[in-house]
Amino acid sequence: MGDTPTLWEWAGGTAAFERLTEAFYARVVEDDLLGPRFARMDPEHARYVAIWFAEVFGGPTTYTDEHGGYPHMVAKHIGMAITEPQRRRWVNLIQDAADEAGLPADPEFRAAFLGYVEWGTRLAHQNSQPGAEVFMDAPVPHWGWGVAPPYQG
Ligand code: HEM
Repeated sequence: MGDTPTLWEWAGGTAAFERLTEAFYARVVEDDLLGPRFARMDPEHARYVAIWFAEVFGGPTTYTDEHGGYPHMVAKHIGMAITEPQRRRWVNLIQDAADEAGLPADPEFRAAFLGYVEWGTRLAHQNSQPGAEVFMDAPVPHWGWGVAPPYQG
């Protein structure tokens, strides 16, 4: 199992996550539920989220080294009061974007990818509620294949 690629490698590296977040935020800004939330987003936002994903999925630790790491990401969501329909739309649109960006479509990759997206969006939803007790001092999570490593023949 020593030669099992990371999810980052399997996806095609950071460039693949940059394609993903470009496609995702193009959809987000046009979306009725999410668009208003992102109306004033930083023009670099898609790139920041791409380097976040890259780090989560086993790529370079650039978000931690150069962009404030986990506390910076969590702080961005505090007080936002994300609703469940908004969270679910985020999940739906990132999957549409994964198709558009040509991320691997094999069952193992998509199961692991969606597992992280479910986990991450549910945490963002919880942490964004007014008065939420938010745990700030954590590392960027490292997501793996779980029970189903990639099928390599
Ligand atoms: C897996 C789930 C999620 C991930 C990985 C994620 C990732 C991030 C990251 C890394 C940032 C900070 C970007 C920076 O460094 O400047 C951020 C900001 C933000 N996130 Fe999330 N997020 C998630 C879920 C959500 C959800 C569900 C919503 C709302 C429906 C949301 C709304 C926002 C907004 C509005 C910002 C600030 C954008 C700006 O003004 O630049 N996020 N997110």
